[in-house]
Amino acid sequence: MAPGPAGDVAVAAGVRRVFGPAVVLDAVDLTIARGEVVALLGASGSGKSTLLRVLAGLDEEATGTYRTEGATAVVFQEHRLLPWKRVGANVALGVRGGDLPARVREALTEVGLAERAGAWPAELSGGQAQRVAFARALVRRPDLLLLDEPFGALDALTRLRMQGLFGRLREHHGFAALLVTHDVDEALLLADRVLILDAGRITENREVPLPRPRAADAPGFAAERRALLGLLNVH
Ligand SMILES: Nc1ncnc2c1ncn2[C@@H]1O[C@H](COP(=O)(O)OP(=O)(O)OP(=O)(O)O)[C@@H](O)[C@H]1O
Repeated sequence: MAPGPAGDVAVAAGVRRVFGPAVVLDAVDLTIARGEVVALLGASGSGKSTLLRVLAGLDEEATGTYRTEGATAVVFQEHRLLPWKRVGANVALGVRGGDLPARVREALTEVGLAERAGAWPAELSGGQAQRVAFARALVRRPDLLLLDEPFGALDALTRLRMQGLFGRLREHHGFAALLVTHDVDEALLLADRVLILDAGRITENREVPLPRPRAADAPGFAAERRALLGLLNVH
């Protein structure tokens, strides 16, 4: 595919993915600009994870055109740490380059786990393990983070803390992100723009008009939540 306008870190056009007779992605078009956080909402089974996997290069059966620019990293709902490797080794996995130990330390420090590099994954809480998953993404210095419900398995308090951490990391690093989520509030707290996937297409593309820092009790938030729920047919 020809390079898109400078500044886009992901571009997809006419992406189609079928599983047997089921057309999960029909014709998906999207762009993500450098530094932009885009939330992807849609009913269960609408194909959000499928689209994320296509963009991550994990699905070779999709047709259409799509590309990402620069370094990408993926964080899933489950931490996917290797249980037989210590935390530091998990963060370093698959990464090469100068001064990797220092980069691993830095990434673990950024997620508040500098002291746990020598721990085993089984010794961590769910929230800590997910922080390590973010450190493993950060150490790649991503231009684009692909996030598939990364806070979905966490308890409500831990989820709020992790959303705050994500906001700070994003401010510091300026990465772009595609955030697959079920949670309308999460989309409104974190994203610059919200996409809705329905019947295999992006049916809504909506800027989030709320100033930062965002809070669920800020003026305008409730109205925006209602609007999004309406678009998702939740009344
Ligand atoms: N490997 C596969 N083989 C067959 N069908 C699949 C496969 N992967 C996904 N599907 C189907 O594609 C559809 C979309 O799945 P996907 O996981 O992308 O949806 P989703 O929007 O992420 O759902 P959820 O919000 O519940 O996680 C579903 O009907 C699912 O059964």
